[in-house]
Amino acid sequence: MPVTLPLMTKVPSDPDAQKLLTALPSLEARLPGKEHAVAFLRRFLRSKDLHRTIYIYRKLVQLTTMRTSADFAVSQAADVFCSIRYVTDNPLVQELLQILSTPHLQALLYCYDKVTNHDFEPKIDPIPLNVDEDEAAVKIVRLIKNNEPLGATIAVKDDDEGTIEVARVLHGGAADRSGLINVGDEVHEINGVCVRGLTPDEVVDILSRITGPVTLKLTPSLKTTLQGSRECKTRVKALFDYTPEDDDSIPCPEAGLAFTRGEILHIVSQDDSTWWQARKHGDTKNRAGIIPGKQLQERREMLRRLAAKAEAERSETRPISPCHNSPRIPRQKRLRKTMYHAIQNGEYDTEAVPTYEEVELYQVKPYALRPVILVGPPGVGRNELKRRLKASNAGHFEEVLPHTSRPIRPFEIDGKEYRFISREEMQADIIAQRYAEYGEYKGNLYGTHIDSIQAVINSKKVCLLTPHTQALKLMRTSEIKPYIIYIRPPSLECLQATRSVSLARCTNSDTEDTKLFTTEELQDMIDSGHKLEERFGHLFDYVIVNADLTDALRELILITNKIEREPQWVPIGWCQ
Ligand SMILES: Nc1ncnc2c1ncn2[C@@H]1O[C@H](COP(=O)(O)OP(=O)(O)OP(=O)(O)O)[C@@H](O)[C@H]1O
Repeated sequence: MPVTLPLMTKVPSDPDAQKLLTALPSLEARLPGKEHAVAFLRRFLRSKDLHRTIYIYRKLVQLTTMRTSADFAVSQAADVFCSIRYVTDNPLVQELLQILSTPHLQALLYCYDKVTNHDFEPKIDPIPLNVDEDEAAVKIVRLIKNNEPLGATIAVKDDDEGTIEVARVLHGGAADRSGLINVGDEVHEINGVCVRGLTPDEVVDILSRITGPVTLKLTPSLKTTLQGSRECKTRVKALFDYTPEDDDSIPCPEAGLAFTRGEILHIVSQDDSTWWQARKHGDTKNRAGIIPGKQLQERREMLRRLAAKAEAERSETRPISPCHNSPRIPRQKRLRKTMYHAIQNGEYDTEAVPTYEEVELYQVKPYALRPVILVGPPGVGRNELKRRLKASNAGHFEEVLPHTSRPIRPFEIDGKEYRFISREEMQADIIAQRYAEYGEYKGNLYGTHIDSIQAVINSKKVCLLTPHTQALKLMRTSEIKPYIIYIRPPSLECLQATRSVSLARCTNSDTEDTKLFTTEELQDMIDSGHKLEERFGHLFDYVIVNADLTDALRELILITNKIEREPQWVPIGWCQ
């Protein structure tokens, strides 16, 4: 219901409408026969409604265009309040009075006045115009600095004058967001202080002590830099752990990004090949951090390996090969359980240094489920977990039928326990790299054919594999797309406790009999696990510690369920 306030009892005639009225007789003389139209115009120009409308319009224009006084909104609200406070018989007026009295509305109007009058801290002085005429083109950049770092690193330029230049601008940082600071810009002054000849540490010190407005006098870089607008879209999986604080060569540890192996990083800049910029996947923080570039990391890791090798050669009293499982368990003894070892095939490229692996997001395909590979040191429980996982969902998981060149025995059926083929046929496919792993036992070849893995995938079942770790490299292809789970042994105390309760049998024996694990064998399992992780850890998608068997199985069921439902990061090229 409209409220009539006692504010507009008499509306003054509008002067412009009056002028039109006085001009009407001359118009009438020039338009013979249009008396009715002119009479209508006269009535219209005299009507109170027109004058009121023009009056309101003029007031509104005045309100929106007038320069506001310091407390314009606040005082206007106070005026309105005073004008209507005695109108007690109208509930709407009462409501308006109540609204105008609320602290929130008053605070809002107060803020409105402050903002429209530009009355806020810190005040930025106008940009000085007293720049030397012969000075190279400079840009004056004004930023308000809070506790957030500027998000740029600086370096001394390779000239004789000790010029400081911007070495990198961190993506998403304050400098980047301003869009005003670019790589290669020379820094001359910070808040009027000349920085030429200072060390980067001294400049950083000046900057870190400033809060509030920072004025930077810069010479713009001559290089066309698009850094602020370009963001490279590379996604990588980190294959090593990184802690910037432990890195002596990082240009600015505070700007570094710590990560652990397996984390997905979004590489946002590779402009500097030595130090990349990255963000962690899922990290909502704006600013990117510095990480070592691939080549730098490879060089450093190679140097570390050379140093380790030299150290090992010096202490030749303890010669342990990195892939040697245990000096106490002879290698042949293990043949009994696994039948063969994939040592010739899938040999790991010891020269490759794991740094970053480019990845892409793989969408689940229900018609081609990813095979699950369980790896770990001998005796850790891979086969036990595989058996239990299979039993947990009958018909959903399937193992691969191995091929062998062994002659078929009476009562054996081809395709039940093994696929029996000739030695020549098997050798030809081994040469053609169609075996994910193979080995020889008592003069016969045994192996896992890639076509057999493919057959399980095509049957829409989840293929379960427990290959030798050496075979991983050949199995980890876009053709098979395996999900690799490492089964890690728990602590020695936990192994002793859990394995003695279950009367766990050590199957690495050269006789048909199995026996209980000795403490020495359990310690070997842990040591062997460490070596596997050091050497192949970058290939693992997930790690399960097999302490309590029920817990480990529950975790295995959860993760195998998850990979059938949720997208996963896979090496680039696997999604085609
Ligand atoms: N979490 C556990 N707690 C107790 N016993 C376990 C656990 N996991 C496995 N075991 C037992 O340990 C023994 C070895 O397990 P399993 O045969 O599965 O090892 P593996 O990793 O397949 O190694 P290998 O290939 O040498 O046999 C088995 O007797 C198994 O029942």
